[in-house]
Amino acid sequence: MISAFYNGKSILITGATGFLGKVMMEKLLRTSPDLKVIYILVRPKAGQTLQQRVFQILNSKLFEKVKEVCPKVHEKIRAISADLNQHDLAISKEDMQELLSHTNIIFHCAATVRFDDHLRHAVQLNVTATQQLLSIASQMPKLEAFIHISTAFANCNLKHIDEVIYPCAVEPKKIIDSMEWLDDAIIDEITPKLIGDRPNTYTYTKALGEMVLQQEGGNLNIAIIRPSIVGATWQEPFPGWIDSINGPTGLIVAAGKGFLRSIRATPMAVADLIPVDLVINLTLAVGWYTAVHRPKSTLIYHCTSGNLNPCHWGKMGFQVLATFEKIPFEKAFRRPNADFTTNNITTHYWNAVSHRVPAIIYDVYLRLTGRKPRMTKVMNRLLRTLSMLEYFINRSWEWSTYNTEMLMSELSPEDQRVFNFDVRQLNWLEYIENYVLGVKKYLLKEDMAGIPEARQHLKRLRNIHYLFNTALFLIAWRLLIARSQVARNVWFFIVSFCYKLLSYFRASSRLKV
Ligand SMILES: CCCCCCCCCCCCCCCCCCCCCC(=O)SCCNC(=O)CCNC(=O)[C@H](O)C(C)(C)COP(=O)(O)OP(=O)(O)OC[C@H]1O[C@@H](n2cnc3c(N)ncnc32)[C@H](O)[C@@H]1OP(=O)(O)O
Ligand SMILES: NC(=O)C1=CN([C@@H]2O[C@H](COP(=O)(O)OP(=O)(O)OC[C@H]3O[C@@H](n4cnc5c(N)ncnc54)[C@H](OP(=O)(O)O)[C@@H]3O)[C@@H](O)[C@H]2O)C=CC1
Repeated sequence: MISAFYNGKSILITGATGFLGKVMMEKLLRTSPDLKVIYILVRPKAGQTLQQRVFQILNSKLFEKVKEVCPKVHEKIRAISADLNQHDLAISKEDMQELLSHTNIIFHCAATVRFDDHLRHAVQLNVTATQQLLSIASQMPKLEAFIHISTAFANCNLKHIDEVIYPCAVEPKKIIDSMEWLDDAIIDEITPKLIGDRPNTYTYTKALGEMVLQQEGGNLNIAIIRPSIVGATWQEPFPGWIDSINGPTGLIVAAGKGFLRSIRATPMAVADLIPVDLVINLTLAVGWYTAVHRPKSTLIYHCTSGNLNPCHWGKMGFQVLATFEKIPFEKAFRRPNADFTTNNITTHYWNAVSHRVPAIIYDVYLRLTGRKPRMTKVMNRLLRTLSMLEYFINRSWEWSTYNTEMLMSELSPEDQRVFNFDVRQLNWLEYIENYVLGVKKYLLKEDMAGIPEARQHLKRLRNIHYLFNTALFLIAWRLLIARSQVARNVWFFIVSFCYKLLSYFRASSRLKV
């Protein structure tokens, strides 16, 4: 039913070149190959034209299955040049006309997901662009539904979060206006006051974006999806696909490569991870439901795992490390051996001992061998990233999922199978193993044939580690003996004790003979 609904439709996706957007395009084309067209708003980037960007995406591994059911996949995608930072999204008049007269469904995924973005930029993308898209949508006579991707953390200042829009203290319109005339220095000064008890500009501006939808949605048929931490694919088009370094993925890479050795986290806090294919299945089901059933008010759908099938950071971390044993990453800096710390003192200690000192030693080695030092820079970046993610791994939230469960019960058995978003069926250990494998294959692009060499490399690192520790111990001990009478006495006591023990065993073995 859902697949049939999208056939013949013209669908507009923003953020189609992003992590969620690509999985959405893939699923739409695979399950509804007779859809009319997918318009995607794309900006030229990294020296590539729009066409080159789209070509690269459609020819990636993710789209291999699609081509079996929809060989003319290139013809189904119509890339439209746009920049969500610009007025009217910088869409040309002709393109705008085409969008206005044909679009049936909008999926608004584009956003800045950086936690450290300047408030002006985050407001522009996550609030003003949403406002502009709404205004464009309101001029589309054939529009059936406007689906907005928000985040479950938009209200992370609360502990229990319902499927409702929570107001922010300052109206989004006032924030948008003020960003136009305030200079950067003043914005920097007021940012902490505006974001209040939220941890960053991202969560704050996503909450403002929701308010804009509520206030300026007019008669549009709107729904909001709030996913939690989106991870690699669970099942479709194949397990473990990921190409984004955001969220836990960056830390999995850092741990697997041996950079990350300790992380401040609460092992019993809920790791509210959700596979990207499950998020997309829910989003497409919501698109269908919103267009066909036209609910009276804007429905919000939490796409989270914590209340139906919870997994904790401790369990997740353990399984990640266990997978590294089986499937090591190539060219690791140190053996993967990360651990959780739970308070400030131990965190500072392990950051110094396990992160900063090895980086300095390695940089000295690089200098001595005539190369450019770089490890301290890498470590500083990692520590900064950790400090930004820590907020999310030391707390648990409760999200109610009434609307999501209601929608599940509305689907036919066939739709429940094809657009499965029932997180209760997910086996975490299996999922995490596939996730780590996917990071190695699809993100790091490492060949599985390199695993024996990676194992050898880890063995060498272990031997270097033992050698280094023994040398360090002997040097420290030698220095201590030279300076302290007590240490000297202890040392002589141990040596004479060992000597006596040895003589005793020798004598008793001679007696037996
Ligand atoms: C027992 C112990 C076991 C241990 C095992 C360990 C695992 C188990 C524990 C796991 C705990 C997990 C906790 C997760 C909590 C997530 C909560 C999310 C909640 C909200 C979710 C949402 O609602 S929303 C989406 C989330 N939003 C983000 O999660 C953005 C965050 N992040 C940033 O805000 C910026 O990242 C930040 C940080 C400013 C740095 O910023 P930064 O500037 O220092 O670094 P960048 O990120 O820009 O990039 C750095 C370099 O990676 C390159 N790179 C980029 N993509 C690439 C690609 N695809 N392939 C190759 N390389 C790629 C890039 O090209 C750069 O390289 P280069 O410099 O050489 O060009
Ligand atoms: N990933 C996650 O863990 C979670 C994500 N979400 C939400 O899901 C949505 C998608 O996130 P995700 O796919 O991970 O993010 P990505 O960063 O992977 O993708 C962001 C997309 O937005 C586009 N974009 C950014 N700036 C502009 C611009 N100025 N003009 C045009 N397009 C632009 C990007 O285009 P380009 O390729 O040109 O940069 C890209 O296609 C977001 O709304 C996010 O808030 C919610 C919860 C968790």
